Amino acid sequence: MSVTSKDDVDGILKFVADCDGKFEDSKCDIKESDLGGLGVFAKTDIAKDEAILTLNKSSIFSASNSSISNLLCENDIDGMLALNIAFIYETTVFKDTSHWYPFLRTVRFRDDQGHLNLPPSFWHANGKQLLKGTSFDTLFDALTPEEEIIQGFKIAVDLARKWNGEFRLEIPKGFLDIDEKNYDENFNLALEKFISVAYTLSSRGFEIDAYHETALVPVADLFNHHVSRPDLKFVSLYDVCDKCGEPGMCKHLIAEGYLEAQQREQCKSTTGNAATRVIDDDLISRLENGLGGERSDNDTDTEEEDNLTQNPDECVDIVLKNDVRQGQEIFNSYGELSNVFLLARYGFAIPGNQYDIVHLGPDFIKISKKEDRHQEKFKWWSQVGHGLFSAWYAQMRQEDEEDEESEIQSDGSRQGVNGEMQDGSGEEEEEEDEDEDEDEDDGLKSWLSQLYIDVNGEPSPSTWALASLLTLTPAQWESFFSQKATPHISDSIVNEEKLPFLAKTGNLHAKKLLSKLLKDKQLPVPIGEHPIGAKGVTDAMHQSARILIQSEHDILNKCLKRLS
Ligand SMILES: C[S@@+](CC[C@H](N)C(=O)[O-])C[C@H]1O[C@@H](n2cnc3c(N)ncnc32)[C@H](O)[C@@H]1O
Repeated sequence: MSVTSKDDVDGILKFVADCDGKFEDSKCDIKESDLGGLGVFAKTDIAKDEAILTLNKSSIFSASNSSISNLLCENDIDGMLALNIAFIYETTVFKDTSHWYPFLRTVRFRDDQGHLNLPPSFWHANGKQLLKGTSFDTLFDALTPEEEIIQGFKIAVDLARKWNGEFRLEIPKGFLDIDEKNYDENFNLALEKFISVAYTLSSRGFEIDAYHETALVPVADLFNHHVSRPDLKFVSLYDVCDKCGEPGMCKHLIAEGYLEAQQREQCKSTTGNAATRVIDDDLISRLENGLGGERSDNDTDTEEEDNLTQNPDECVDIVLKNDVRQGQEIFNSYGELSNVFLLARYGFAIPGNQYDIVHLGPDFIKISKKEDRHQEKFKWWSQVGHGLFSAWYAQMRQEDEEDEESEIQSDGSRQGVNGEMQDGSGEEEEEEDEDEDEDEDDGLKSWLSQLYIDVNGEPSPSTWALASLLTLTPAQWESFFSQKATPHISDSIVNEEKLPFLAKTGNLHAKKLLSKLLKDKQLPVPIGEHPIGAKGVTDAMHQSARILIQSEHDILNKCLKRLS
């Protein structure tokens, strides 16, 4: 859980005002939310389309805006790693001398009891135990520590030492200064803190543009998430120069155009290799000098205008997309995310989350290991069947949708079709890969990942298909193929007209098999309201795990009802 203290609200608002930001505090209140920490509430009715927060991009905190931006850039550090390192330097080395400190000091990565805010992949083993066997564990493998963040920490420690050696830049105390005595212990403590900062920042960051990438945005990061009815949208022009952040023409684009024109000229006049040139400071300053006299008047005009009005392209806005009523909490959306993703990225879960599913991969694997008679069917399904069925199913769905569309059009009663975006989760992209082991691993994951029950308790198409396949009698199984190859079952040729059978959802035998599988499924028992008090397990861990597990139990129960 990453939450802000109410004692920090005035400081945050002062920071925004000092940056000439505009927050509609006559219409919005920042106060404690029932969801935990702070939230933003409507003081009056506010109409749709109103911008309740406008901030110049110069007042958000990104690695590119930070005091060490040049060092990060010189060392090719970008993305979340750059933001983490910049945050650590700003809050431990530069502190009061940093423009950002009054805002950054309000970002807390410990709870009231002093526990670090950690993702489940770095929870104490007792905490992880709470989520064992859930989709969090089996489908997403999200209890395994991510190697990338550990590598990121090592890079940060090395850079801190290098910068200290080269120009005496202080090493951030308690974060990147690892005492050689008790090295392992100190390394682990500092690593945990680094991970906590990374997790906290990623739960509060906004994708700004090609220059700033992910950044912290004061006040914007106080809106809580609503799974189905968010009230606002975050507006920021993404397409800017990735070297300086300018939204329109800038010296880098001019230099790029100049180089391209030069290269075209060279290609015309020579057939040999044209020397490749890069956009460096030297080229830019020569171009600027060349343009100097012409541009200076315009520049002065623009600067004067800038002082009077903010260029909207240089600002981020929070704009309401619904009318909101006095007293209601104003919600953002962090995305259409299941509890697994919410917990892994933001540290909370939502009861009855409409994007939740229950994964059945390990349960089918159990059957395959237990019952020899299914071996051949599993082999065929994992190697060939799943791919064949998925392609056929997708094609069939597309044809159905096209038929529906043409019916609607000829009927004329509705314009267009449902414009919902596919998230692609039903289709697996096939990547060419040299490494066969990796291919096999991906294949295994992809057929297993399609075995789930959705939030309404409906088994996925692949789940029905595999359950139906496993319940075919030996004679039906033989007749499934026009040519069956033994022992290399994957070389067999399928009777294509049999595929629709696998898409049927009411097959009695399949229903029986699924019911048994669900009853045998060993999800953790939902945890009661009271914390168990095991070592390393915080109340927040309990609460998140309880919601996530309860949601999976509810889905299983819905499915069992459907099947009975
Ligand atoms: C961007 S912050 C939102 C403001 C936060 N409440 C605060 O006090 O700073 C994201 C954090 O707020 C909390 N949060 C947001 N939406 C939530 C929700 N629907 N239920 C529970 N916690 C939520 C989580 O701790 C999450 O990591």
